[in-house]
Amino acid sequence: MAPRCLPTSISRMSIYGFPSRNSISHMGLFPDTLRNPNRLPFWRDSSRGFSFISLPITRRPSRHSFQVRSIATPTEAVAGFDEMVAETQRKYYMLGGKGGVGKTSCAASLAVKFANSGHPTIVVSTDPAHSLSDSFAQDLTGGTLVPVDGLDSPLFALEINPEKAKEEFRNASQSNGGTGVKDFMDSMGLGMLAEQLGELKLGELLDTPPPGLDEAIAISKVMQFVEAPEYNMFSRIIFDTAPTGHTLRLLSLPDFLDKSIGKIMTLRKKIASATSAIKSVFGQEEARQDASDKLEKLRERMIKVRELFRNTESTEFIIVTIPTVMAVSESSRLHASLMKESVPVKKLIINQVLPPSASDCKFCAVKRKDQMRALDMIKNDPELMSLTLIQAPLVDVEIRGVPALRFLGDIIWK
Ligand SMILES: Nc1ncnc2c1ncn2[C@@H]1O[C@H](COP(=O)(O)OP(=O)(O)OP(=O)(O)O)[C@@H](O)[C@H]1O
Repeated sequence: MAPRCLPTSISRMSIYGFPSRNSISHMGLFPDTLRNPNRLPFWRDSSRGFSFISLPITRRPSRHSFQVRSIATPTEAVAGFDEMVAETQRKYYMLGGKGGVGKTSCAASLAVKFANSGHPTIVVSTDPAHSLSDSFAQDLTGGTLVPVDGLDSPLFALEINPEKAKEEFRNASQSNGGTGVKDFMDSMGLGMLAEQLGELKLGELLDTPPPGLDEAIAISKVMQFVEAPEYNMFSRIIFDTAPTGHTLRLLSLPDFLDKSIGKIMTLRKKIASATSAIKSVFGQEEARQDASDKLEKLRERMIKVRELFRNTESTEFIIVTIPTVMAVSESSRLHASLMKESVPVKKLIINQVLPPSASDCKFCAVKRKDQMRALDMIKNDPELMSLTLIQAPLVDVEIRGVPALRFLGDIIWK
């Protein structure tokens, strides 16, 4: 039923992958007759589930070649991939947007495309609900860099656990077995000032870290290790970020932390000299100094994250959306917030666009009309109209595995 209902142009689209040299051993050829007997066989990676797939084609291909009859991509503007690839300096790309619009698929497809174009690349997920493993059809959990199979050029992926990062922060705030900021303030001889500083909400900040902090810490951790000499070779770092709300909080966080921790540090420095003699008598000074050093470090790391986001030379934030009123409205708000934070944004990917239907499917026609209205909305939205609008079609199979990501990448990143 499903294929008949889909627009012709989509059902003629081909996604066909061939296994790379190093993964061929466990590949097999399976007929795709379960879904549509007219379709071509697809590769299946028996160790990891489906790897990828094809839709109808004009002639039956040989095992190592195929011909696509038509790929109807409603792309209106091109991403300028040649420019993206030409830059030899290291570049960071952040992909963000509303939940479920295709951020991971777009980030992973960009990573594959960069790697295939000769850029050793790292793709990182800082979204607490990771889906990079699902997208690559490969287990990438474990918090370390994992080489992505099925590519000839180096592509590494990392799902960083923001919960762990948050734990680290909690430990920093509660070192010396204290109960967070209260002890910390007391230890600094600032107990009497704690109330006056109430408006800074430091207790909440340290004992219940604000949303976005986990992701900010995760990003700063990635920055730390990619700056190490052994990672110099990676010229493209792609972040698959958490949905909009998190990103916005993350962006306002460095300022907030900077202000809050900065004030504490200034006060601490003023009073530390007066209290240190007394504290050292009780043997507490060293541990508390350690706690304050950690906070100072955290503050520095947050400032680095903010700088990375705002660096027009090295960074680009790409918004991903789908053509629905809700997603477009959210993208518009996201863009406004990014502008306010001076984050460079040039491109908007409009994902899952239905091409015109050649069938008489009413559902498809109504859905497409709806999408066209949302596209109009984008073109008239003062926040979004100036961006390069890149359309990507809705395909009738899940974007999963390197060949599928390569296929999607070739559509989006031109
Ligand atoms: N152009 C497309 N055509 C068909 N399916 C797509 C397309 N883009 C993404 N998908 C599918 O939509 C689902 C969600 O995509 P993805 O995980 O990339 O979104 P996300 O924005 O990262 O989600 P989350 O916010 O939950 O992390 C996946 O099943 C993916 O395969």
